[in-house]
Amino acid sequence: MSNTQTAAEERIPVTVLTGFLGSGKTTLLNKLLRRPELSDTAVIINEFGEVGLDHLLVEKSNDEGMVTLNSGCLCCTVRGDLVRTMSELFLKRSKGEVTPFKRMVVETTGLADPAPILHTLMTDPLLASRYRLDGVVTTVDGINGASTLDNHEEAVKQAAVADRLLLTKVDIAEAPKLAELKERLHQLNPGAPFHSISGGEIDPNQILNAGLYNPETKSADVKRWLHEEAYAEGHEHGHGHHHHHGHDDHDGHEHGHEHGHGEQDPHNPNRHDDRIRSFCMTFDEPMSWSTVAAAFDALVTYRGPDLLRMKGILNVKDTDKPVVIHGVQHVFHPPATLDAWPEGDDRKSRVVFITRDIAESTIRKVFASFFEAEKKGWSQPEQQQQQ
Ligand SMILES: Nc1nc2c(ncn2[C@@H]2O[C@H](COP(=O)(O)OP(=O)(O)OP(=O)(O)O)[C@@H](O)[C@H]2O)c(=O)[nH]1
Repeated sequence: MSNTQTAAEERIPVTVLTGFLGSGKTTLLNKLLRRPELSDTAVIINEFGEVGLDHLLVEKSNDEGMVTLNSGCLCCTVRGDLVRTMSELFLKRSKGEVTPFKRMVVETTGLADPAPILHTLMTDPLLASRYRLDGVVTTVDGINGASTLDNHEEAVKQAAVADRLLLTKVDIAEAPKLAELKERLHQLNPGAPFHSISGGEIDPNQILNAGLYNPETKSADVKRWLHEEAYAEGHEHGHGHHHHHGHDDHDGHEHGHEHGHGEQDPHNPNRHDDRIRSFCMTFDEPMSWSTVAAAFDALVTYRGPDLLRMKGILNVKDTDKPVVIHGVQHVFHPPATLDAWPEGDDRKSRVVFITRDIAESTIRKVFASFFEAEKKGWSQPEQQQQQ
């Protein structure tokens, strides 16, 4: 395990910008790149369907640190290219051949499932030592967003795994439709701060520095990262319907929950987003690391593809230091130990889950069976379940 706090300072934060075709990613990026906060930013853009060069295009006169990947869909075919490009850019930076960029934005094609990109960033040893995932920013089209969510599961996943959600084109969309879409996005991902934007205009500080590491305080900021108060505990559908919580809606509105997450919309019984669950699970007692690891292993083995995102802080037995976990499907970031618990923290373990077709109760049962097995001195949890 490594210490994220010191290592994080030296690694370059990477923002993954995703969102369905035409939802406003490029418009946003163009505006952002004019802002001083992003003056030292390298950008990697994947253009799906472009007639590519024979090989990955890395522009020689690349003062801006801007690279376009032309080799197809970023999510599957160019993961190798992404690793190579990011490594090459880092090398050029070290040699002084490009602006010494301090930040990176990777814009995905609109059709991409962002998960494989996150996997690459989290696990490739070369990248993980040089870069860190700062956050996933997802644009959702204020005009076409609802039908896109209906018809494209990737679009739902893009919104579900976001750390920041941006509803675009609010200048031309109708207010009632926007309100509906906003509520739908909130159901899908209550933990992600939400902003309505037009023409790509937003204060960069609202979308940058979304990761665990807070560069201002130069320390891990668990509360901001987990945003756990957005999820109410103990409800099958993740966020409590009677529990009034302030979704981080910077338009200044609070959301009321008309109907529960997971309930079928009578007009549209097959909505992809009805499959998504988001909830925060809390564990009061310190946990043994081997038990937690085994429980996550079991979850990943049986339901890996449906564990869209997991973020958490654990109180592990025999240590005073909290352990941070972060997973996307079957891939976990190497667990990191923080130097200390945040001041005033109740030191309960808590994990935010965003899942597809997995109820909170199922995950609770898996953990319970492993805790039970630990208590009984580790006979096989599977056998106990069968009894
Ligand atoms: N009126 C209005 N138009 C917008 C806004 N944001 C984007 N657009 C327009 O919507 C179209 C698509 O925007 P892009 O920024 O190219 O979207 P994208 O997500 O990069 O699109 P792809 O690269 O195809 O995935 C363009 O014609 C933009 O000018 C907005 O806030 N308001």
